[in-house]
Amino acid sequence: MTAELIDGKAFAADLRERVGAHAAAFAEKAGRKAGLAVVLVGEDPASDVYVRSKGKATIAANMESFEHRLPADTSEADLIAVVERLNADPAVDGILVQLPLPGDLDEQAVIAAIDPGKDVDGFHVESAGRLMVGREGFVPCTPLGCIMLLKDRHGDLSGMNAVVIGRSNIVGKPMAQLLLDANATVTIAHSRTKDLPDVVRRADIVVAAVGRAEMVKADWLKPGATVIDVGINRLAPADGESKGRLVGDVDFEAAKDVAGAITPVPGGVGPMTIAVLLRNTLVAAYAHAGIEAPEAL
Ligand SMILES: Nc1nc(=O)c2c([nH]1)NC[C@@H]1CN(c3ccc(C(=O)N[C@@H](CCC(=O)O)C(=O)O)cc3)C=[N+]21
Repeated sequence: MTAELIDGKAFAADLRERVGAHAAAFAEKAGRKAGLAVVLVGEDPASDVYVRSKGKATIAANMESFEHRLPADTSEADLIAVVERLNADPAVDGILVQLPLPGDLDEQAVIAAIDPGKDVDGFHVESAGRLMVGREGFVPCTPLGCIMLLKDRHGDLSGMNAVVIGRSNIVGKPMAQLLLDANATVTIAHSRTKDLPDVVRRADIVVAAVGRAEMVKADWLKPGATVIDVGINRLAPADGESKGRLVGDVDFEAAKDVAGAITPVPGGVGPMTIAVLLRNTLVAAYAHAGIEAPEAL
């Protein structure tokens, strides 16, 4: 292994600690805790694990956690009614509707119902538009966590060649915008990109967010590149395993001998997502209370 490991788990623990201290100060000043509401529709086991760990992290960071579990056959109107109640609830600063939604619930319609001032996921079109035009607003947690890791490692990203693989609204597109805002030269690659290995080979920074296990190979990487692996893929169980291993979108075992720095899976980007969610929630709380948020947030 020649690459430095980017310890997202440790960085996230640090961020949660800082947010927790500021959240305690917020509660003192505002006379109430910051609150995050999570809405989970249906009973996907992976979503359940995620929602639970987020609830624990919220409480550990001195904030209030509200969980709303709704049956898988909830109608769009009923789900939107829940969101509207949360919009009107002064104890709730942030609202997260866990995606994907089951059945044929229209995700965009549900997200559109969230008050943009409580859109701590940054998924509302208002938040996306603000990011695009450089106005203050909520930035999706995963790409914001990634840019924090990159700035921590490199300081200035000016002029670096960044390749984002994947063009989702949740990761790829906002990631590219954040890299552009940091003055990187940005390429967005995707399933129709020609000669993807050659495109990736030019990158000083590679962000892999395609959702395909170990797709990015070591010989695609420029030696010394910084690799941010957003993928969380569960492999089929090998012999003797009850659960398959979690792997990223990058072939980590081989890539670690070529990259200059790389995030592991697990323990890389995933924990950053939750830490940034708490950070966004506290920023929302300060805004709702009309108190200026500390610079360090
Ligand atoms: N509205 C909405 N917002 C989300 O942010 C959102 C969502 N829906 N739906 C599901 C995905 C997934 N997600 C993860 C966050 C943290 C880890 C995480 O911390 N993973 C750990 C360990 C995972 C494990 O061991 O199973 C790691 O990568 O080290 C994983 C996944 C947020 N999501």
